[in-house]
Amino acid sequence: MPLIEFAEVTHAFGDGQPVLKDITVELTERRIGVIGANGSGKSTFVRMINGLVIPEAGTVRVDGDSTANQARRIRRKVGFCFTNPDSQIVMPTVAEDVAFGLRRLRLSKTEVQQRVTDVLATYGLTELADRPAHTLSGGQKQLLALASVVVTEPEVLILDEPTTLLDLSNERRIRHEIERLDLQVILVTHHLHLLDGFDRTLVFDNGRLVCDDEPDQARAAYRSLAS
Ligand SMILES: Nc1ncnc2c1ncn2[C@@H]1O[C@H](COP(=O)(O)OP(=O)(O)OP(=O)(O)O)[C@@H](O)[C@H]1O
Repeated sequence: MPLIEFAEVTHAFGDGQPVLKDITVELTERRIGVIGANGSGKSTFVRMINGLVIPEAGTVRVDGDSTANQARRIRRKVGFCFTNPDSQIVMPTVAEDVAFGLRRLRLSKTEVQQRVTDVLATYGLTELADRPAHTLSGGQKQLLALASVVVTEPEVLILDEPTTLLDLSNERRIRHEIERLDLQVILVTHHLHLLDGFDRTLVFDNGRLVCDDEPDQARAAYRSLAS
């Protein structure tokens, strides 16, 4: 599991107010939750892990590599699943979209087919394999976006609100998958029950990391902020 380190990270977009303020943290646990109010900086924080946002001040390192100049290397280890699946779906059909992420791994055609078949089955997408991806429902797209990242077998999986569009049974499916995956998971969510059994949860408030604890304590801190 790679070592993710934030050192004195502060960030503002353009000339605006800082959206992250003086964040120093090491992310070493296998299941880490990130919670907090809308606009508190959660997405910006996790986007920094694979260099989608480069901090204005301070550094973010993954296994010693800075995101400021080694983002490509880092992205091979860190998979990212966006809140809005449309921003991630790139190929015409569901199966092609899943296979797309595997191109750079230089697998044989048989291996690609096997991995695609397996992941589509895991995420309940087998029947939709040949469907144009844009005709999927919002929830089906969210499952596809997740399948397309998981199939690349990253060492770290960042999930930015991956269940917002899912019905109860698919949310359960994703929860079960998150438990099962043999990799580090960093999950941003407003669905606080998804953090049951997690090792650690970070609470953001107005750009600051205000609580860093086990899920129960962190959820209580977040609730008290919102009351
Ligand atoms: N690309 C950007 N340009 C300008 N401002 C941005 C950009 N991305 C985020 N922000 C601002 O940064 C702040 C933090 O946003 P962020 O998306 O990190 O919050 P969040 O905690 O993930 O919120 P939510 O729960 O609503 O998804 C917000 O005020 C947002 O408007």
